[in-house]
Amino acid sequence: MSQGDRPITEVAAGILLDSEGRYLLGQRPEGKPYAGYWEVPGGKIESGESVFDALKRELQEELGIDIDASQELTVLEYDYPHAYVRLHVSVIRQWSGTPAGCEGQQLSWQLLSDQAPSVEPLLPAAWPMLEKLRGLLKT
Ligand SMILES: Nc1nc2c([nH]c(=O)n2[C@@H]2O[C@H](COP(=O)(O)OP(=O)(O)OP(=O)(O)O)[C@@H](O)[C@H]2O)c(=O)[nH]1
Repeated sequence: MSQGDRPITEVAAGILLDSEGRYLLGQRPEGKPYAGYWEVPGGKIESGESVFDALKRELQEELGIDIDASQELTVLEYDYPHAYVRLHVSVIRQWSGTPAGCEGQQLSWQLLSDQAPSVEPLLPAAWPMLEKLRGLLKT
């Protein structure tokens, strides 16, 4: 699929949310676009994968955890210089294992009640995901 003449990169992102209202951010490793920026864990959906399949695989690869279920939160599109991305964002409240930076990335738990994360910079498309999540939890 394409947006004008730009191909669309389909991405699955998963917000891990714990019972104390904290969510997890990871720092993009060297060698990727926006290295050093903080993001919600996830990655590109491969051909033939569902959003959930991709999320499960990415969270295993990046964090070493296993998920059995997720809740769809929103779909966002963002036009970066390096790619036009469509982000399928889900919330995960239960997982097995303890999240670790399996690709050498730093991790940081953040309080959703804080207006802004204590780490920066954040990938531009991560902000609207957090706003959506705050909206969902208010209702
Ligand atoms: N995982 C993740 N990706 C995001 C977020 N926000 C956002 O714009 N993106 C964009 O979505 C795309 C995800 O690609 P990625 O580089 O993380 O995917 P990947 O791990 O499969 O990458 P690779 O195939 O280069 O190893 C990037 O273009 C990234 O800039 C976010 O919060 N989390």
